[in-house]
Amino acid sequence: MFAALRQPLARASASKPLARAFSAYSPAQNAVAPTKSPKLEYLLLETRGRVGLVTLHRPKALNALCNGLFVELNQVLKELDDNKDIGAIVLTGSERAFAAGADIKEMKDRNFIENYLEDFLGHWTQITKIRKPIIAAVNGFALGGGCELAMMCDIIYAGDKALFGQPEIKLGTIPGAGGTQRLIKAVGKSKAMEMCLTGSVNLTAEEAERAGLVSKVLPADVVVDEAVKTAEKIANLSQPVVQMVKDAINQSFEIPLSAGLTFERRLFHSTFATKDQKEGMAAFAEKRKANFTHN
Ligand SMILES: CCCCCCC/C=C/C(=O)SCCNC(=O)CCNC(=O)[C@H](O)C(C)(C)COP(=O)(O)OP(=O)(O)OC[C@H]1O[C@@H](n2cnc3c(N)ncnc32)[C@H](O)[C@@H]1OP(=O)(O)O
Repeated sequence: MFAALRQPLARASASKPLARAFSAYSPAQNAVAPTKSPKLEYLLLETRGRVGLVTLHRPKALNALCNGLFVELNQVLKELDDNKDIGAIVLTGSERAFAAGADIKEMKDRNFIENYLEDFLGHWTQITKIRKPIIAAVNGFALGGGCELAMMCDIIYAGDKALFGQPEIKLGTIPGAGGTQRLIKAVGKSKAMEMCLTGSVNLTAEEAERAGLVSKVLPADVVVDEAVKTAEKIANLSQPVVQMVKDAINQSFEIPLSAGLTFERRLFHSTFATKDQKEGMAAFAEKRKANFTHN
């Protein structure tokens, strides 16, 4: 049982071929159709201009986040993050489910010692180390780890039928990937407590938008395209400056205000060392569109 759980991790981490397979769908190519790589079991990978579009694809299990899926996700996101032709990423699921949570069947027989010694699901946090902006385009269920995965992204767009919830308590466990930490920052203490303590209070897309968890609600069939449009806009701004913004905003969750303001000011100063700042401000003065070169 546990050998089976560990197997996909061992396969992927030992496998350079997996990385090479992703390169076959090089984001350098424009508008590559959604592709199921023979090496990708749980994801579809597509590029649109400077945007990498990653689709969770485990339809029979409502994109339940099994170990193999997360290993692939980490690998693909790292490849996109390292690719100079990509400036932003969109992560989505299916119309029925962004993700229905961690894979309950896979984890149900695990024990504490194994979890602790192996740092079970510790690799889920790697997505928070991706430097490029990630937009989650959420349709359908975003439950448990699915809601937490969306919250690890930088922006969330929701389809009008999306549903956000943290039902872990009904399984006899607690949210373990940010549900008790990130959710409260997005929706406040009372709503976060209600969601996590009952496990059955879910937020509709509109409620999530009102609460601040989601930045935009859109018809389900356009949410991915709209997320890609926003991602493309971001991807064509100055890459180093975009990453500084992401870095500065994320620091606000980690450090006191005074330190955050100093960090922000230093980054602001440093933008003046970039060609893109010169170009951006010159373009404004000359009443023309800026042409950023990511330098
Ligand atoms: C540092 C990192 C730490 C990480 C810690 C992470 C902690 C996270 C924990 C969790 O996420 S626990 C899981 C939380 N999610 C749930 O409890 C939701 C479970 N699913 C459901 O309640 C329902 O499936 C649904 C979403 C309400 C949909 O119901 P519906 O009746 O429409 O479909 P089903 O027939 O139930 O599902 C279809 C198919 O999908 C399988 N499935 C659904 N969710 C999961 C899941 N989370 N894990 C595994 N499998 C799932 C379901 O079993 C069905 O499959 P079959 O039985 O037909 O083969």
